[in-house]
Amino acid sequence: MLEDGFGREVTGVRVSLTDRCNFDCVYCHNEGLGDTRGPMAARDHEMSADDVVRFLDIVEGFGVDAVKFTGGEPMLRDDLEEIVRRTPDSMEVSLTTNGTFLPERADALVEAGLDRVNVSQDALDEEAFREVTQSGAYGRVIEGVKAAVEAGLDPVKLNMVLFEETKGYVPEMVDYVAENDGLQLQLIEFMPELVGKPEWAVDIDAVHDWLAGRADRVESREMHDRKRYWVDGGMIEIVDPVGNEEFCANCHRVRVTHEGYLKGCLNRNDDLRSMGEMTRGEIASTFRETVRNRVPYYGEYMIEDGDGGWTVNEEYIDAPADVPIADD
Ligand SMILES: Nc1nc2c(ncn2[C@@H]2O[C@H](COP(=O)(O)OP(=O)(O)OP(=O)(O)O)[C@@H](O)[C@H]2O)c(=O)[nH]1
Ligand SMILES: C[S@@+](CC[C@H](N)C(=O)[O-])C[C@H]1O[C@@H](n2cnc3c(N)ncnc32)[C@H](O)[C@@H]1O
Ligand code: SF4
Ligand code: SF4
Repeated sequence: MLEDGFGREVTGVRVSLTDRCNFDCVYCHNEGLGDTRGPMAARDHEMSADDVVRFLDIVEGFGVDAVKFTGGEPMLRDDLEEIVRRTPDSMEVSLTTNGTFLPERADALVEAGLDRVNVSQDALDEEAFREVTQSGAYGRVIEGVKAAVEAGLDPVKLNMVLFEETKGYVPEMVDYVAENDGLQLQLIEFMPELVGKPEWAVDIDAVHDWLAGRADRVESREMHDRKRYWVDGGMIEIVDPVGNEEFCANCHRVRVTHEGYLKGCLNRNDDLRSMGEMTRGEIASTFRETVRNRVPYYGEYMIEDGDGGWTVNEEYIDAPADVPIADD
């Protein structure tokens, strides 16, 4: 197992398979890579299935035991089933998707070896859903979640981004997962770092307090020190990275962009390392280097400025980049 300079072991990788998407959610950070809009056709610069599988084989050798496929919308990749099938057996394979393509493909993904799925669902109302995702596919998403549960992927986690526009829907979403078997809820604090709009932020502590008041049981997950609240039999997990040093101190995943760049932190694009035309040995050393250079974002890369805000630690300003930054 590789460990970074802050004692954080890297146990998982998060692979973005494309930056394309059939939605245009108003809050989207696209895993740190910019706009998702544009042509839906597959693009040449996306990592091939062979490249993805080769990378996974290599990091399996470093003890990485979990992979998350994400995007953009990873289900726009026609070869997703092939990638899942060829993922090393020792790894837990999970997927984060907007759910629209699950009705036809949930069974095939399970057959290929998918273990878990998270589906983005920000509201239980078609109109509200349209506002947030700029898409009329609400019915497809509901069908997709159902297909995933029926295919044996339960519990399916519903990902809901918590910001001004969605905060009013939290109580009904909590009741929804409590009342429906096979569903869990993940409330993701809106992250303004890559998309601006700090005014959309909600008071996440107030949400913790509200859930704590209703919960029969509260647990802490090792990853990110995330809290899980059990309310009337339903599980609600909070993902609250913004300004949270504990969250970053417990971050165990390296990311890979759709173009095959290694990336140590979601919020940074100044530490990208290309795996381009590399040999297996070169990829292994680049992975080691990415891990060695990982830095907790909050608390180290960003430090408190004394006024309740965060500022870049001078140590990292104009630090020489050893590789060119991907242009997309
Ligand atoms: N800043 C930051 N945000 C994260 C991180 N991990 C997850 N998130 C946020 O949470 C969103 C949803 O995460 P998912 O891809 O569904 O998966 P997850 O919750 O990280 O993982 P599982 O609970 O194991 O399925 C991500 O797209 C990010 O917005 C992280 O390491 N750092
Ligand atoms: C970038 S999407 C990629 C996978 C897939 N397209 C989906 O929507 O599930 C991954 C997750 O990031 C979340 N997300 C996107 N932008 C965000 C932001 N600014 N703050 C918090 N979460 C965000 C989405 O809600 C989604 O659950
Ligand atoms: S579905 Fe996912 S990738 Fe697409 S715009 Fe929404 S959050 Fe972004
Ligand atoms: S260091 Fe913090 S912000 Fe960066 S990926 Fe890890 S948890 Fe997210």
